[in-house]
Amino acid sequence: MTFSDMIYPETAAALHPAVITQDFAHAKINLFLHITGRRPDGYHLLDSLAVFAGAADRVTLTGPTESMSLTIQGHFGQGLEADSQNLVLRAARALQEKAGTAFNGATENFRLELEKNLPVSSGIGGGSADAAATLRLLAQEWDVDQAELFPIAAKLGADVPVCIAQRPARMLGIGEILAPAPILPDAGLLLVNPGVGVSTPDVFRAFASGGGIVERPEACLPSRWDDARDMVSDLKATTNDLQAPAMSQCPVIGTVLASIDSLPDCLLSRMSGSGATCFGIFPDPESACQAAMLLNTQAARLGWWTWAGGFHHTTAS
Ligand SMILES: C[C@@](CO)(OP(=O)(O)O)[C@H](O)COP(=O)(O)OP(=O)(O)OC[C@H]1O[C@@H](n2ccc(N)nc2=O)[C@H](O)[C@@H]1O
Ligand SMILES: Nc1ncnc2c1ncn2[C@@H]1O[C@H](COP(=O)(O)OP(=O)(O)O)[C@@H](O)[C@H]1O
Repeated sequence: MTFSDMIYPETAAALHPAVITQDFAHAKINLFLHITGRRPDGYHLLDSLAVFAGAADRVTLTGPTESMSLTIQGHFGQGLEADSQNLVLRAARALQEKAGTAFNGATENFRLELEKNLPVSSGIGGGSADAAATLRLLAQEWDVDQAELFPIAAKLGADVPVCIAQRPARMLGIGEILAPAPILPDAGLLLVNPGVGVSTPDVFRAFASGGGIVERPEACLPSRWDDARDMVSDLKATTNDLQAPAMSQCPVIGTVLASIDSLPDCLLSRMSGSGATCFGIFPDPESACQAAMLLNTQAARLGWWTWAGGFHHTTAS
């Protein structure tokens, strides 16, 4: 605050309006993930059912300020640099560039704050969700249509487009093609991460060198599931093709899956994305929370992160 700001606080407020908006960046869960091909650039083609959990990071926007800046708080904030490579700042700069030239010319800077509650490099797309939340917040400030965000999102990472709407979607291509997903039941979800970061490129490499693509019929899904058991019965005909390669790099994933499986009422345990976070599906959010309480002593002893609850959204719109 300057000397004149202290004497004329109303003028200071008018000169430095403090916009405060925030948005949640929800964890993406791949209920199944089939690898169906490979592009000439080496990226793998996927068929995956992506859904979102209640667990989330939070992005807050304040400003306008003199320069674009980022601060990070939260349990998983340590070890994550608030530098120009952070996906929050990369998203802000990418949209600022586009807004400045193509949309309406608005290019103010903002102070961005990230509350990092989701484990990093863990198969639940936390960084992608943060980037998408930043794009949504800035699009609101700069009057950019949500539809304009998708090409910018796709350049930031394969998982960013699905994180824009944070709703259930079938991910095709490398994640840039989003197709309708079934309406989800009010199922329970338990997330468990063993505290070991897994590198996405390494897991894709391990997949490619360990046998590669399996020919199989395309997964056929209904338009809705009314009950968690119906959903699980269809999911059991699918798999996560990255689970075995990730386990070969990080064997504790097998221990996590066995622990989830042994909990009362667990209907399915599986790994999300390229790992190492695993999820359990339960009949409802209450049974997932009760299961988490049974696991929490062991989890705390081993340094595992857990979260229990339900889906963020159950419908595509
Ligand atoms: C596997 C998935 C499934 O949802 O999730 P996560 O495990 O990351 O959560 C995603 O496809 C990950 O998306 P994302 O984490 O954004 O990956 P990117 O940064 O775009 O890519 C990192 C690297 O992974 C490999 N990669 C990624 C996506 C893909 N379809 N094929 C690939 O081969 C490439 O080597 C690429 O350089
Ligand atoms: N805001 C962010 N949150 C998490 N990771 C980030 C962020 N910005 C950059 N990264 C980098 O992106 C990579 C993937 O992070 P993340 O999205 O957490 O992985 P995953 O999709 O496997 O859960 C990591 O190498 C991490 O260092």
